[in-house]
Amino acid sequence: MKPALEATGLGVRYRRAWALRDCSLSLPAGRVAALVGPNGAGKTTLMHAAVGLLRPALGGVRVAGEVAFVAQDKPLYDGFTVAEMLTFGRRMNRHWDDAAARDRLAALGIPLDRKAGRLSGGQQAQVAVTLALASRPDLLVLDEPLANLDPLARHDVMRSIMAEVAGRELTVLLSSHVVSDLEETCDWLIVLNGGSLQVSGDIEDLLDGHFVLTGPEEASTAGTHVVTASRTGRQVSLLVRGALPPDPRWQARRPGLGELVMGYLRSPESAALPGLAGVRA
Ligand SMILES: Nc1ncnc2c1ncn2[C@@H]1O[C@H](COP(=O)(O)OP(=O)(O)OP(=O)(O)O)[C@@H](O)[C@H]1O
Repeated sequence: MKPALEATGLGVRYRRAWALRDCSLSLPAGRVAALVGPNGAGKTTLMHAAVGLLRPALGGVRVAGEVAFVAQDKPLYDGFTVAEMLTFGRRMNRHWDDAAARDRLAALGIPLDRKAGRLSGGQQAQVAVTLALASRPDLLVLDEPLANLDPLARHDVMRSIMAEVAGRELTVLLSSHVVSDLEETCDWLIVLNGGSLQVSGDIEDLLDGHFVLTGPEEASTAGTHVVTASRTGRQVSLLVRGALPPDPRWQARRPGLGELVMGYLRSPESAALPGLAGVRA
């Protein structure tokens, strides 16, 4: 099947500074991909390149089908009512699903005659996601859609996105700083750090392919790739990729998603990418 999004040697720079370097990744259709990384990692830049808002200096990024994008800041027009934005959407989009959008807004209790600028931050995020879904995209790109939401609303937004993914062929790429928000819903992970791609892959495969090892610092790590290490006294805790080292002094367990992400972010020179056969440590 054709990937929903494919970047090849993508490089983006703002004036002389590179915001994204040599980024190659392929996101299969039907996935819900979490795009994570520290401030300034290049997440928004990757999304902008994917939706055609900026032109790469090197390489390229291709998207299969229609794309809807919800920007990080002010995704709505403050002076427009929700109903006016629905009308605008209907006129601008060939596949507009007005009934679904109205049902969703009614279920959320968002009044159609309210101006966007008078909605709460959470309601604005919900309206933006609703409008994006109503255009019936093949790829939905959301730049920190959960940033202004309370925990219940974060859960609701993620759940409604999942319902859309289950109902039809939709691929989602969403950025967030809160990995725990993504654990239940995302099945693909992309980690960017300092403008470089560190990780891209199926979350279950990634978690199956890594271990957290705890043991004495003199225990041998032969035969495995250490992603990152931390020390408490004479004990070390390692995130490793690949086979378990044979030294019996290690206690091993599967990492959580947060531990995997933190392990790579702490160690920007490590990468787990397809094509490297998972062997660059
Ligand atoms: N319009 C711009 N002009 C100049 N530099 C920019 C511009 N936009 C982004 N940058 C720089 O490019 C790099 C990547 O920024 P980007 O916004 O893509 O990161 P991000 O991962 O989305 O960060 P955040 O989590 O803070 O939103 C940063 O160093 C940033 O300062």
